Amino acid sequence: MMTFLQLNKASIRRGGQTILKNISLSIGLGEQVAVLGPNGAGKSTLLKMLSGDIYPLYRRAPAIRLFGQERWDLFSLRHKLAVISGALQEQHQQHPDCAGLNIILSGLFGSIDIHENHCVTAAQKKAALRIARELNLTKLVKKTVNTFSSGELRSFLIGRALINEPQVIVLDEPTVSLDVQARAQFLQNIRRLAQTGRSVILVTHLLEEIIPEITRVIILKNGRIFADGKKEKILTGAMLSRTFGLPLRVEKNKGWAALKLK
Ligand SMILES: Nc1ncnc2c1ncn2[C@@H]1O[C@H](COP(=O)(O)OP(=O)(O)OP(=O)(O)O)[C@@H](O)[C@H]1O
Repeated sequence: MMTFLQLNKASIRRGGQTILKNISLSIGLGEQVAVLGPNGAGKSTLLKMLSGDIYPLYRRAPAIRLFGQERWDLFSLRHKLAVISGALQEQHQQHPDCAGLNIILSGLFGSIDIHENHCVTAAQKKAALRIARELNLTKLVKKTVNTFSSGELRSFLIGRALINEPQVIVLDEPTVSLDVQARAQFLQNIRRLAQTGRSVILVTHLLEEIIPEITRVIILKNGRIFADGKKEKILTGAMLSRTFGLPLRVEKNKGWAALKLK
């Protein structure tokens, strides 16, 4: 299997603190992985490293390879790897007049909204409309950001990612603030992506977001890998009680899991 991410004793220091400590990890292309951990564990920092936004400390042997490469240019990386985060959603909320279809198309340019200098071809527009249809967004393509619910906007952000046909989609706590119905719809869309062979990497502290297609779970705690393995082995009451430091149990139902206080 080709690897998407290879970390070899990667460390990140910020503000005088070591936030990630000697992380070694390999994720194959096509693997579906959840990264779980308590607040402050280093999940967002790991995400920034695997999306190419921050580099680990220099070592003689490369500490990070993405798609087998030590160095990359962010623009071409964005076409292979899409990140959907709360920050991206907030950026869009500052552009209330941006139309749904333009959110999808803007992924081609790495911009927010489409501007005069962007040249969108008929084929690109057709592709964006097809993606909107697949995500059940056709009725909303002409509507603007200020009329969207959080769930609708987040689904458009998936569309924005898909226009580049990325091999890997990274999601950062994607269903926070979504209501039950919006969450179900969003997770359904993510499941469909996972079923088409793309890698879905989900960073979260909510077990309820872990779609059945995810087969591997990595637990981060205090900047280190606390556990890494098959989902069935990792998502147990004993393991998660040790992770979060209180007595917990896991309820499993048809491939989904929920965390409960004991
Ligand atoms: N730029 C920075 N400068 C200094 N410290 C930082 C910086 N970014 C993060 N940290 C610290 O690093 C630790 C890990 O932060 P990170 O945001 O990666 O955790 P997280 O697991 O994503 O947490 P959460 O679940 O709360 O989002 C925290 O203690 C945080 O305060």
